[in-house]
Amino acid sequence: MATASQAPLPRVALRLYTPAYPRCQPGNVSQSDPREPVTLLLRDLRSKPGGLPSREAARRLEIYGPNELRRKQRTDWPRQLIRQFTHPLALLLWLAALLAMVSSSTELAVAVVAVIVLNAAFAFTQEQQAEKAVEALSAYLPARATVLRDGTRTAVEARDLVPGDVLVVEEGDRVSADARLLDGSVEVDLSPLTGESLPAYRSAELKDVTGPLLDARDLLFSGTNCTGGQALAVVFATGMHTELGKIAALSQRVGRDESPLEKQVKRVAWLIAAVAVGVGVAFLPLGAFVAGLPLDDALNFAIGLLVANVPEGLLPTITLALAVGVRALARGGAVVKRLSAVETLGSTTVICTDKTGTLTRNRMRVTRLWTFAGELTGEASGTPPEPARALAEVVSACSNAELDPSDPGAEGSGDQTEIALLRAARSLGEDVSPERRAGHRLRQFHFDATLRLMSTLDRRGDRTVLNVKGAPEAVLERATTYLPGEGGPQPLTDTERARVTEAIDRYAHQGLRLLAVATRDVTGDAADARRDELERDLTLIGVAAMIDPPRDGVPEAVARCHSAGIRLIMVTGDHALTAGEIARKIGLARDHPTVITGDRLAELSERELESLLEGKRELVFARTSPEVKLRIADALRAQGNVVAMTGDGVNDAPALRRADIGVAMGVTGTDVAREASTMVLTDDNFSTIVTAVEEGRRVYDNVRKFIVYIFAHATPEVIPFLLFALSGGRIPLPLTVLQILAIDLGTETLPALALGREPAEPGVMSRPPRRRSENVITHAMLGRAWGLLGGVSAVLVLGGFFLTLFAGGWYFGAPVGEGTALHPVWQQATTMTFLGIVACQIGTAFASRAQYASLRTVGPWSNRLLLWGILFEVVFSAAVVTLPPLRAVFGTAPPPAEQLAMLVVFPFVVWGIDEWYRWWRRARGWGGRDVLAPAATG
Ligand SMILES: Nc1ncnc2c1ncn2[C@@H]1O[C@H](COP(=O)(O)OP(=O)(O)OP(=O)(O)O)[C@@H](O)[C@H]1O
Repeated sequence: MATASQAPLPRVALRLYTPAYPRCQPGNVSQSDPREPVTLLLRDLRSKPGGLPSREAARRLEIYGPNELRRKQRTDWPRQLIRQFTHPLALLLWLAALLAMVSSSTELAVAVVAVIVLNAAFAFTQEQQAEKAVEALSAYLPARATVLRDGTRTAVEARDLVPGDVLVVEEGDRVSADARLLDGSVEVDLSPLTGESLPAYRSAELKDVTGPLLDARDLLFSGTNCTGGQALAVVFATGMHTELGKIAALSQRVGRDESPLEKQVKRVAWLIAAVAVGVGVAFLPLGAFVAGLPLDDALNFAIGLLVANVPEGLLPTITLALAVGVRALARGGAVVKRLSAVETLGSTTVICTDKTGTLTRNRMRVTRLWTFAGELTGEASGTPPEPARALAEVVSACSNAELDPSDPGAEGSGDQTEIALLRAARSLGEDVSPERRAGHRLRQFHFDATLRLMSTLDRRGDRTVLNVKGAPEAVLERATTYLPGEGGPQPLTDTERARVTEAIDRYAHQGLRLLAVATRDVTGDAADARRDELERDLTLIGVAAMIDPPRDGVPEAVARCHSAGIRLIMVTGDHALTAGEIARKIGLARDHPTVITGDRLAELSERELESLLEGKRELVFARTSPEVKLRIADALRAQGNVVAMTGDGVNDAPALRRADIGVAMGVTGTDVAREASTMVLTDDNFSTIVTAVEEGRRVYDNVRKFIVYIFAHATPEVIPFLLFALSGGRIPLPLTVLQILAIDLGTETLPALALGREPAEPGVMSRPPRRRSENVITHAMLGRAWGLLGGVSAVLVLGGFFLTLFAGGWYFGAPVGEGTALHPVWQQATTMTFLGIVACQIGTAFASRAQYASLRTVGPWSNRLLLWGILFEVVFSAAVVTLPPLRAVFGTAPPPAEQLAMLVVFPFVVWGIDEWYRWWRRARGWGGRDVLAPAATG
């Protein structure tokens, strides 16, 4: 059986469209039977092998609507909202409300229900926002398709496909509509539709008029991927009329899975909830028996403690922070498909990158043409010597790229290497028009990244010629003769081989990309001959050398990787010397790259490969086939690395899936690679990967920052209760339950959210990557939040409380209950505690903005949102203390002015001590590491 890659090229692709065109009538096109004879089908679809005129396509788009899967109207928001009221932590709070009711404290019960409602509303909005942010991503990655419109190949968005369009399907394309093959054959991966993992062969030659539609061997279906070959197919169904639409099995939605970070935080939230319940339950006997509180009151305080410490808002805030990170990444050119990718990016330890187009510009220009008659500078003009003319003829025939005949300066379409070669051929006077090429072509063998060859079988007068281009070694090893300056082919002796090899090495040393060109006269019937039977006994004509300089910004991005402790590995199909030179130019391996060729790699055992990859050495793998990437990804991951791997071809898909972060090229990459990847670069630029890693680190850092912030106030809230209980009630309660709730819900929330939007901390790319196993909450963080920030706050807050009490005439053990003389003083003192905690929160917020750096380098005012959050916090607490209705609810009374003035100092003390702590850590070289969690990387 013929394979797709050996199939003849569909010739109709290049036949020009003839205008006499029947207009489609609404309604009748989509009813055509895809299995009727092609001529009938085309007639029913009112189409032609040359495709539709663009005006007609636009008209049909109006009639049939966009080629999209309409997602079911989202009616699941009520369910999502209900979930906010019924998740386990919310249920815990419901239980607390119920207990409050039972203990006949309606006020508290109402307050707890308010907490639940507010939290649910908050979490719901955050999740909606997160979902929207992630959904908006699909706009960054419009699916594309190539069609024949007005007789020429045109790239369109897949949503613009209409019945009657003629699709050009090539290796790596995703099929975006249901279509009947007109010409050519392809291998398709039907697994997205049928689950069948083996590629299926589909050909215009194979007719199946019975059996299930999905099995028909001349039909292609939306949602499947072409893994080989090339074909033309006429679209007979789009959008919801496709088989995929009918099954509605796939949606284009970006995945929403629970990330490891979210899982970790969930676990921590549960742990803290358990502690909160424990503290609450422990308080009951302490309050009732040790402090002598009435049981109802003790129960109320226990409930207050529980409600205050259950971190119910933590998870949605983290989800939102990740989603906002995803949106920021997309704007920067890196579209990720999973929220979890953001945190994985942050811990990337190795980036394995392609060269062409990622590190280099992929804007190639032929600078040298070497033949046995001498050397020409690229795009030279005038009458060329015979071998150069022959070279131009071969590269013109053996190509699928197109130049714009009307505009010599235009970019051209197709593979950049081929565009560069066509330009060079055109400047030598060669006719490079696709029509001429199509008129001569008999067969095509696609560029094979493993063979590193492409060839076409063409008619030249009454001769049949195989035109070959490919990597010099691949061509040279198949060549037996060469074309001298004059006359016919001569045997390729060692002397001639040495001549050409010397030229190749010289060019490669200059970082030039090289292709050798050869031909062969084929006699006899070549229609069914195998590729390897044809690609031998070649006549070597010469070598084309082209320049593809590094992209702007790449050397800087490489330097950033170095300072961030991220190792780089170049994996390229290019020549070892070329790759080595480009590596040197961009500063990889600090200008001394170790280059390993694919042949050498093939000889290495797994053990040897692992020892090669051990350590931090930066490497260049040259002349590799895509399969090698999988081996490298596996070996690196086995060593505990977090691997980002780039790729663009169909064969790269397994490695992209295996890597922690598969990175596909959005511009030059195939749909298959884009689908297999976790992240798609909309600009194909290596620097964007590094920026994405930085963004990943920033988001992860921010999650840690707000965790520190919201954990810190637990100490000044809990210690007063302990004092009260341990003193047997002789020290009055420094804070009421409702005041605690005012802090947790009123003052804390907005600044916490704002910390999720913190810009990257200076030095975020100067520290080594986080360990894969490192927990989001480390001991050092807890020490800082509960011990340092919380401890200092507790001391200050209690200081304020006692000062107000003593100033008002209180003495140890003096009663402060309602009706006593000291009751107003106690109210002032609890208000002092409340305001003291708020003041300390302000200091904590500024301190939490940096994990390692000083606030000065972060920029004290650089997070506007935080400033607004703090303003809200201040206004809200002022209202609680001054507005009579709120005073009545929260039991507050404004303390005297001189005591209030003291509060101004609190934020500075809290922030100042933390600032000193960070300085102390930096001074000890712990700038990028948690003190208690030193990581070993690489
Ligand atoms: N269209 C083509 N036709 C024939 N030979 C080609 C073509 N494109 C590339 N080659 C040859 O094959 C070699 C390997 O190309 P391949 O596309 O596998 O890797 P690359 O583009 O050089 O690098 P990278 O893997 O970094 O993208 C090239 O150096 C070139 O000699």
